[in-house]
Amino acid sequence: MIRFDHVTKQYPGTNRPALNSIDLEILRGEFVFLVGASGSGKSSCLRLVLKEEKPSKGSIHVLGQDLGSISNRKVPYFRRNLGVVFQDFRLLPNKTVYDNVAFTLQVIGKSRGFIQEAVPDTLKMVGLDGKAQRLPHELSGGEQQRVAIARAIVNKPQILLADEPTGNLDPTTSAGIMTLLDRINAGGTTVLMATHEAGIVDQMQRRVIELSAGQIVRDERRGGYGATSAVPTITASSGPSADSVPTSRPAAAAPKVPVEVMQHAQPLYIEPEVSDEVTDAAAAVTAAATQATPVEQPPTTMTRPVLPATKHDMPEQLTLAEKLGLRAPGENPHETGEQEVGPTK
Ligand SMILES: Nc1ncnc2c1ncn2[C@@H]1O[C@H](COP(=O)(O)OP(=O)(O)OP(=O)(O)O)[C@@H](O)[C@H]1O
Repeated sequence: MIRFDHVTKQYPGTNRPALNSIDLEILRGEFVFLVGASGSGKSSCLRLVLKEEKPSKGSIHVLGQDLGSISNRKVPYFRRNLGVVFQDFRLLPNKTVYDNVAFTLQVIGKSRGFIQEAVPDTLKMVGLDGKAQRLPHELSGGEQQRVAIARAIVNKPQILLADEPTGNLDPTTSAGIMTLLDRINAGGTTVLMATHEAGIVDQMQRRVIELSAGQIVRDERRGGYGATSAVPTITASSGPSADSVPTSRPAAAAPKVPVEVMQHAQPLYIEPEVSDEVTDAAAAVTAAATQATPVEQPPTTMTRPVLPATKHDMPEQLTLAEKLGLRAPGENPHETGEQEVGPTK
């Protein structure tokens, strides 16, 4: 489903690769945590899967496609199979909850009838029934993240990428968000999540891939967080003496979600009830949105040859549709009212 073969990523102006000859295979239906100190390469890994960045060396296959052979024009079509959730939510601040979720479907040309069914159903699934007409600033952080998750799954992606999705949330809300991601995964969606949250990783006991200085140092089928929060920050610094220069990046965030909070996490999603037509419908949407598929077994061995590197090439200013990969950079927006986006708050 996701395969890295000898992937090296070195950003321009740096003297050390952010990812150094990574070999990795993630199978359909897996839930994988990417852990490691700040700067170890987690976000780079996710950006490569999204084809937001190109590897300097090596090849990446996602959903059976060699990303190197997908033209820029076809990237938006490729990304329609992927949902993405970020730490800072990235909602459109002047659009309602409904419109934020509908936006994804509008951009890819879904019919109004389809949107009118899919959006309320997905909002119900993430527990935001009744808040469709709110603006993002009228929601709590956890609710905003649920809107972002609804937006990510409304198009039924096969893969959900999450980059520190609980990073801006309190422990209880974080635990609730994890119950939602867990439920989405249980429906068959492959989830790849970068996190610094030891409590979450320790409690969920899923596959854990640990990065250190751009290399995989641990790949456990059912792992805990390990000692990564104690590992010093890694920087792909520039300049000849960069290795000895102190980093300006912050150290890895202190984990804040205790295992007890995870154990008492309240589900945020709608559980189906036999006699309730509304929740039955929600469950159907959940199943459809997450496309149940059998879970394959992950591989047990890896090899890591060393390769050098080149450049990265994405434009700095992108519209939301472009950032979500729904439209090629520079392609004409239609009537969906695109705008530049940053953190929601
Ligand atoms: N666009 C870029 N240009 C130059 N260097 C970059 C760029 N993006 C990331 N890096 C460097 O690549 C390395 C890996 O960064 P990355 O963001 O992948 O780490 P991370 O593990 O996600 O960190 P964090 O936990 O802080 O989010 C870091 O040293 C970072 O400074």
